Parts: sequence; structure tokens; C-alpha cells
Amino acid sequence: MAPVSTHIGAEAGAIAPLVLMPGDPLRARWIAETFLDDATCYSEVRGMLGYTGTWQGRPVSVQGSGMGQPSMAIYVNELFRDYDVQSVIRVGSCGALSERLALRDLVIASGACTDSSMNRITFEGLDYAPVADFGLLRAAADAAPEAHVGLILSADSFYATRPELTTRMAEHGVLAIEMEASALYTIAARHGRRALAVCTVSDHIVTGEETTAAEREQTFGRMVEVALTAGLGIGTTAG
Ligand SMILES: O=P(O)(O)O[C@H]1O[C@H](CO)[C@@H](O)[C@H]1O
Ligand SMILES: O=c1cc[nH]c(=O)[nH]1
Repeated sequence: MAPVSTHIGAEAGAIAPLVLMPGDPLRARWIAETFLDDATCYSEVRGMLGYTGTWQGRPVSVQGSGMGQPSMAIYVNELFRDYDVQSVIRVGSCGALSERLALRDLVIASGACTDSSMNRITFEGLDYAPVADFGLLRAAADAAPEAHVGLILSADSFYATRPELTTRMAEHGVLAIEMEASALYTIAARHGRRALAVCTVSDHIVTGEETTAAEREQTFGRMVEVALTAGLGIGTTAG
């Protein structure tokens, strides 16, 4: 059988109803090798690795998204449209914007602000509020009582040209900054599917502390456990 989508080289039926989605394709490989049983690689297109295996006997896939909302949007659109995926949980890294957060803390994003023009174009000047699926959010918060639950900022630029605007977001309660959740939440809503972002603090914008690339790739296991527990706990095969 031939692949059914443009950017994911998987055959029909090769991707599970629940997909964990890190930005880093090598984190996808680490998650598959570390957490899943009988994982097989279904796509290597553009190096954006995807795997399907099982966790506690239930099928789960892991698909890299790349960095930024345009890249995430390509993969998540194809997962929902071409592979009938029901739930996507981003398992990402993020930068802490508040001193209440420490390196390696978990952040569960109830909603995602953004500086991206993607939704401005879609909604023609209206301010859409991209939010997590409530069932997934509640399940993840139950699975990780230590996590911070709240707003994050999905920025288009890793290297901010106007850091004062990030500070203003933090002054309005935004906990952390990353680059994909806003598009994920918006596209999931458009398709009537479930989405959540669970992130690990990889660097601290206030204190300047940071983790290494190898740590971001291979040591953020707690967010993976939380995502698997939440994603499989709520009946992911339902429409
Ligand atoms: O570690 P990932 O999941 O890629 O997430 C964060 O890391 C990248 C930037 O270094 C961006 O994709 C950002 O959202
Ligand atoms: O997008 C990101 C991810 C981690 N840390 C940041 O500062 N930004």
C-alpha cells in the first residue's frame, strides 16, 4: 500500500488514534524506543520520524512536528484528515516565564496565546482563544498534581525581537513560552478532535538556566508518562 498523505509516509491504518507529538523527531524516536512495545517506524519523510507501538497493550503513535506553527500545522492537519487521528498530545520543551517555575517542571497548557499571524488570517481580526480539550486537560492534571496548569505563549520566533511583549504576557499570567500549541489547539478544534500540550521547562527566561540538547531529547520522560496516562485514560477511539 502507498502512503496516503504528502508529508507522512504511512499507509492507511498505520497510525494510532492517539498520537504524542514532540517537536524534535529524535525525541520521537527516544519516546518510541523507551516507552512503547513493538514500536515500528512508519515514516522517515524529511527526517520527521513517526512510530507506532503499544503502551500497556494499547496502540499509540509518536510523530515529530518540527519547530514552529507552520510545521506543526502540516503534520497535524494530515494526522486528522488522512489518518483519522482522534487525539494529539504535544510533548514539548518550553521556556519558563515565571520564577514560580523551575527547570524541568511540567507545564500543562490550558490555553495558548500567540504572536502568530496564522489565526489572524483565519479569523480576519477576531481574537480566537485556542484552548485544550477539557477531558485531556483534566486527565493530565489528575495524572500530574505537581504540574503547573495555565496559559502558555506560542511564539513564531525563538529569538524574540521584542522581549518586552513576552514580559507583558508573563505579567498577565502566561507561564511559559514555546512554538506550537496555539496551532495545534486551533486545528484540533476545526477537525472536532482532541488536543493538549504538556511541556517540560527546558530553559528559564528569568534565571538564565538551561538544559542541554541531549537532555531535551532524552530525559523529559515525566511528560511522556503523563501524556500516555491522560491520552489513553479517556477512550481515544470515540469520535
Ligand atoms: O522541544 P520542542 O518540542 O521542539 O519545543 C520547543 O523547542 C523548539 C525550540 O527550541 C520549539 O519547537 C519549541 O516549541
Ligand atoms: O520555544 C521555546 C522553547 C524553549 N524555550 C524557549 O525560550 N522557547
